[in-house]
Amino acid sequence: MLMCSTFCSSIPHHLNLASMMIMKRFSAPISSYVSPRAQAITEPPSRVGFLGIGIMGSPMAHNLLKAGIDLTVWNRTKSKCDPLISLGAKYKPSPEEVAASCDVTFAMLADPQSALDVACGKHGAVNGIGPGKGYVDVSTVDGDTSKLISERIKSTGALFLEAPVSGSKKPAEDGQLIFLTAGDKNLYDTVGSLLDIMGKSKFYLGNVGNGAAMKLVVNMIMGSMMASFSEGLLLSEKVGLDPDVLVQVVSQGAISAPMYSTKGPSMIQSLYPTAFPLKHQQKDLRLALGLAESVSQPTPIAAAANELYKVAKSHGLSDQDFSAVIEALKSKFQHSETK
Ligand SMILES: NC(=O)C1=CN([C@@H]2O[C@H](COP(=O)(O)OP(=O)(O)OC[C@H]3O[C@@H](n4cnc5c(N)ncnc54)[C@H](OP(=O)(O)O)[C@@H]3O)[C@@H](O)[C@H]2O)C=CC1
Ligand SMILES: O=CCCC(=O)O
Repeated sequence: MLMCSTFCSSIPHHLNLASMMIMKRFSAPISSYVSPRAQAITEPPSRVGFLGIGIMGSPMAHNLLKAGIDLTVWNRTKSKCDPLISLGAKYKPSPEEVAASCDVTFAMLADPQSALDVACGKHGAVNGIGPGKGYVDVSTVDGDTSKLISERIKSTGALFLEAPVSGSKKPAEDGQLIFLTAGDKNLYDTVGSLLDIMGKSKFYLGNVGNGAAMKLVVNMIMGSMMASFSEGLLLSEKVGLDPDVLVQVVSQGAISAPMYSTKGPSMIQSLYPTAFPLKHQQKDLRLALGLAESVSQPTPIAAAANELYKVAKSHGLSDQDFSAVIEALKSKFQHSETK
C-alpha cells in the first residue's frame, strides 16, 4: 500500500516553490490511496488515447491514426480534435474517460501545471486508469513533476513512462521524433511500435526523471544556441555583412546545425512562423536552470539566454516561434528596456 508518509518521503529535497505548490494541490487524496500491484501489459495496446492536441499532439495523433491505430482523443479546446475526428478518431469529453476506454494513453501538454492537471486533476486520467493500462507523458516537464505524475498513475496499478521528444513540428509530421524515455520498462517495450510510428529513434534512460533531465539539457543547449545565433545575425548586418551569406558560411562549417539553416532565412526577414513557441523554450530554460541549481552546476550562458527569452515574452512574442528571441536584441526593445 502506498501511504502518504511513503509518498512524502520520496519527494526530492530540492523541490522549488512552484513544485511544492503543485504538490500541495494534488497531495490531499493520496492518503486514501490503496495501491494495487502494477500489472505488466502483455498485449500490444489496441486502443490508444491521446490527450493534448496542440502543435505537437496533433501530428503525432494523426500519424497514429494513419497507421490504423484505434485512437481516442481529448483536448481542452475541443475544436482542435475535429480534424482528427473527421479522419476516424473517437472523442471522449475528459482525460478520465479517455484513460478508462484505452489500453495506453499518451499526453502532450504545454507545461508542468497542465501535465499535472490533465493527469491528476478533477476528471484527470488517474481517475480512469488502472491495472493493465499505461500512461505515457510526452510533454516537456521537470523531473519532479514527472515523478509526481508517475506516483499517482502507478498508485492505481497502471504503468508509467515519461517520453519527452526532441524534434519539432515538421519531425512530428514526418514521424521523425526522438523519444527520451524513462520509467516502466515493460511499458516502454509494449509501446515501442507506437513510438516507432511517431519517431525515428527512442532512448530508454532508466528511472523516471532521467528522460525529463535529458530533454531539459538538450533544450537548454538549443535555447542558448538560438540566442547566440541571433546575436551573430544582427552583428553581421550591423557591420555591413550579408546575413544570408553568414547563414551559408555557418551551414558549411563545424557549427552547422539544421536549426540555423531552416530558421535563419526567415529570421533575417523578421518572420517567425511558429513551430516551437517561444514561451515553451523559456519554460524549458527555466526548468533547466532549476535542474542545474539542484546539483549546483553553474550555467551562466543558459541563465543569460533565459533573460533574453523573458524580454521577448514581455514584448508579446510568447506564441511566436522561439527564433523570435532575436527581436529582444533589436534596438527598439533594448531602448524600451532601459527607459
Ligand atoms: N512545438 C515544438 O516544437 C515542441 C514542443 N515540445 C513540448 O511539447 C509540449 C506541447 O508543445 P506544443 O504542442 O508545441 O504546444 P501547444 O501550445 O501547441 O499545445 C499545448 C497543449 O497543452 C494544452 N493545455 C495547455 N494548458 C492546459 C491546461 N491548463 N489544461 C489542459 N490542457 C492544457 C493545450 O490545450 P488548448 O488547445 O486547449 O490550449 C494544447 O493541447 C510542450 O511541453 C513543449 O515544450 C517538445 C518538442 C517540440
Ligand atoms: O522542445 C522542442 C524541441 C524543438 C526541436 O528539437 O527542434
